[in-house]
Amino acid sequence: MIWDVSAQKLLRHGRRSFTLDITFASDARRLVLFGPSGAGKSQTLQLLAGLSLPDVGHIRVDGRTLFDSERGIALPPQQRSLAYLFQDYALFPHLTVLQNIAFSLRAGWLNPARALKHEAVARWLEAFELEPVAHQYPAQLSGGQRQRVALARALVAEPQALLLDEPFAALDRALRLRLRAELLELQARLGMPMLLITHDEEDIACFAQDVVQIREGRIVGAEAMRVG
Ligand SMILES: Nc1ncnc2c1ncn2[C@@H]1O[C@H](COP(=O)(O)OP(=O)(O)OP(=O)(O)O)[C@@H](O)[C@H]1O
Repeated sequence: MIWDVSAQKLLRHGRRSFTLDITFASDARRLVLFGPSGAGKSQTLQLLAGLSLPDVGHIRVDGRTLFDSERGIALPPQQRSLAYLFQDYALFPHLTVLQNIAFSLRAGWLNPARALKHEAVARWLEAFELEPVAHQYPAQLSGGQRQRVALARALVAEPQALLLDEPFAALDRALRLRLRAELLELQARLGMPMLLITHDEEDIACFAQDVVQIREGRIVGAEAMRVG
């Protein structure tokens, strides 16, 4: 099973609370978690990424246990081998395109594998046609280029899977169509499992092999267990 998630978490903020209680399993390499605003999609992605931990449950991706409350396993984010593409891409404004992409590799920047890592950055610059803008800053890029930089930065560390938070929401329609097609092509090329969260039904039509629907912190509908 590629995605095997069963997790409960009580979120509290002052007097407000929100219960996340999600269980789904899917063998789809292109899985969409679909639901309205406030349903708990981002919170679910954060649990997968390890940015927050469930109270109880388990999270397995492609056979690897990332979290299991019964077995006392809770891998930190950097050991999960998952890349997280944030909705606003979260590029560093003071770093160039090249530096943004290389940032994921910074821990080993000065070690003997340096040449190899330069090679990986160069490969992704080329793959996403970013060489002409390698020395520009995010503010000087188009929306599509920004998304490609964010994808390159996510992929350069060779993650096991990619988590995408509403990657097309901020784009105009023409760009959205183009980047959806690019993402499909990328997924086909890499074969990497991808989980995309969205409230846009068009993302389902264009991208999903399988859909998990979420409402008010819970998974609804039989689709949750369908294998794509
Ligand atoms: N610390 C917290 N305490 C209480 N409630 C919280 C906390 N964090 C988030 N929530 C609530 O959890 C719910 C789910 O939030 P989440 O961001 O996951 O929704 P979403 O489906 O991603 O929505 P959107 O598409 O608008 O980003 C929201 O109602 C939010 O207010």
